[in-house]
Amino acid sequence: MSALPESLPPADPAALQLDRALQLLQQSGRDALPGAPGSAAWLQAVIDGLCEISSRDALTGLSNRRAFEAALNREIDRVARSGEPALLLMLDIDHFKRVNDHHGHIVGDQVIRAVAECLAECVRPMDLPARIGGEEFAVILPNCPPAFGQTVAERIRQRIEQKVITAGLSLRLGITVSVGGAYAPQWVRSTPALWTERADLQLYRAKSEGRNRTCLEPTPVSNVSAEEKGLLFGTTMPGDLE
Ligand SMILES: Nc1nc2c(ncn2[C@@H]2O[C@H](COP(=O)(O)OP(=O)(O)OP(=O)(O)O)[C@@H](O)[C@H]2O)c(=O)[nH]1
Repeated sequence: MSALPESLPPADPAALQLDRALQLLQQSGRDALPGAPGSAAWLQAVIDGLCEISSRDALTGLSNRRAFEAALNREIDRVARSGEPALLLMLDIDHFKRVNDHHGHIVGDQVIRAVAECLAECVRPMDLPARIGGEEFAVILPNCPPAFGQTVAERIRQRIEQKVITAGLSLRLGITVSVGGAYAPQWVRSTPALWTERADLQLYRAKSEGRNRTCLEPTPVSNVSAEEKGLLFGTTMPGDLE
């Protein structure tokens, strides 16, 4: 990230309305700011801290939907330029409503956090796991060879299936997830909507075939839609598809 210009005069922190920003940083444990209040380094740290907060899911610490969508856009650009295979996985906790109904929302939240931990443990540093809805997660896996996709999706599903979640004094819970996945079409500029729709279709298939399973779309190229061909040959504008 580029630093503030050297010539910028120090700001008077009293003249800036930073109370709420500083309070948010403090609440999220990011209040050890470098430099003197008002200095460029200090202001940059405030901005960086706020950017970090706005891209994280507060319950799990994973990337949130906003950060996920930005990463999806970047990945689509990369795949269109490099032709590298990239996989998008969508995950949904099975029968999660029952967990909330039987054990309450606090236990439900613990389950969501446990799933997030499993996800983070199963993927490479270059992958982006995100919580994109209540009990819905997604993972963007750049440069993921087709032969590896099913393996990584199954690894995640099994890790979650094997996890014993403890809550309170004696509650021990097991849960499962359904996983759907789709590759971005290579050498074609797709859209986030089309890519997520494909992965979502596979997730829907995993749910309807009995849950606790992974369904991946058969690998790319032949799956390029009419809209994506339109984007490739310049007959469709990306905005038309949103
Ligand atoms: N504890 C907790 N519950 C949440 C949160 N966000 C959404 N939920 C709950 O998640 C549940 C989702 O239930 P459904 O969409 O019916 O899905 P499901 O029971 O998981 O069933 P299937 O997806 O069909 O297997 C609802 O009861 C929501 O209230 C959250 O942040 N914390």
